[in-house]
Amino acid sequence: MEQLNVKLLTHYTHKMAKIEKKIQFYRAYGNEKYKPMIEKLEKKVEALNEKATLYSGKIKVENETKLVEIQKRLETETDVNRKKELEVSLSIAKDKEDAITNEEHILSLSHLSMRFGGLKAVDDLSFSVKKGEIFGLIGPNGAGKTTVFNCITQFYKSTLGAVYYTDHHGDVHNLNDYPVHKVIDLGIARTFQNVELIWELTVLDNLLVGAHSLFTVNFFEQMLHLPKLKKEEAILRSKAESILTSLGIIAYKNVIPYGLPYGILKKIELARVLMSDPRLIILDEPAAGLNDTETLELAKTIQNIQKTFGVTIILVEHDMELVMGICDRICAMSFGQRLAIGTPTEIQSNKQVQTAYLGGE
Ligand SMILES: Nc1ncnc2c1ncn2[C@@H]1O[C@H](COP(=O)(O)OP(=O)(O)OP(=O)(O)O)[C@@H](O)[C@H]1O
Repeated sequence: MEQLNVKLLTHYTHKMAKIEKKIQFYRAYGNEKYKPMIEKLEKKVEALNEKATLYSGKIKVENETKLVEIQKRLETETDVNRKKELEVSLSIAKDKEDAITNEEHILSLSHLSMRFGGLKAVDDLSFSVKKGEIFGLIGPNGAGKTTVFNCITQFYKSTLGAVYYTDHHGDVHNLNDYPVHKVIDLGIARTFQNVELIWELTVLDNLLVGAHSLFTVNFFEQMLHLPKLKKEEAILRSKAESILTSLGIIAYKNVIPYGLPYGILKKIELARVLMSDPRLIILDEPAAGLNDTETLELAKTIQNIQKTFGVTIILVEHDMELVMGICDRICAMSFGQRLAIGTPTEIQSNKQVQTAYLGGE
């Protein structure tokens, strides 16, 4: 039953996301004649949201029942290993309840573990990220940071644990229930360690390609080059221009990115990410390959993105100055486990962190 309710919630959420994209386009058309269409679609979203809320509620009740059941089983369980397993299940269910009731959080990792054969790359990791904050994940090489990102975005399916994400309607999803290509529909976008642009296309076209999932026109409408396609292209073009302007790189709009300074390429990549209207952006080593001036500039850009677009940002970074300078909170990892979590000041003064990451300085 639990799986059925989860499936129905994911189904209605996906449908809502599609219609919401359509509404955005019709609004951007700025034409009065689309007003009734927008109203009709908004009513559809409302109806779908009611269904999503209904199934969210059922999932919540099921979780509460599960909590009571596990607690009862724990009272009578005598096997030590089984008891440990039950304690983890209880804690995962409690984290789910917390994700549902605590409106402050956008993402909660609960007992996340990822094994590669005998290697525990992520080992029983739990932490929560607050809406609107810049959250840093630090740790030495091989600590498991990128694996955490891959588990959040479902590039890897974790061996154990849950990744709870609260969408803009307030519904809580375990991202493990989503295939990798549907995670973006929930408003989660990421960048990788290397800049990945299409070098033959202009900066603007790179942004438009990145936005292909936003088109509401179907394959046949695209093939026939219907006016609707042209309209949507024009809307996306103007959106891309406004993002490039706010990141201070509009001058590069018609330039082929090949050969541009790395700092500019990083900004173009961030601009492309913003095209999908993310609520949560995951940045994997954004400062890698940048010089000091470019890193400083990147720090400003990340802060600007957080403020202007009202997004939550999680980043993995080795550049401690950048991390300490822009993060609201930081989680320090070691050998796949959580070592400490807190504000930059708390992390800097944490003895274990000093020893493990900052070389005792
Ligand atoms: N696909 C994989 N198959 C096998 N082992 C892997 C895989 N991905 C990561 N690992 C291993 O998991 C551990 C954690 O790797 P991960 O890349 O997550 O660390 P990291 O903290 O991001 O390191 P870095 O700072 O160097 O990027 C490493 O020992 C790595 O070799």
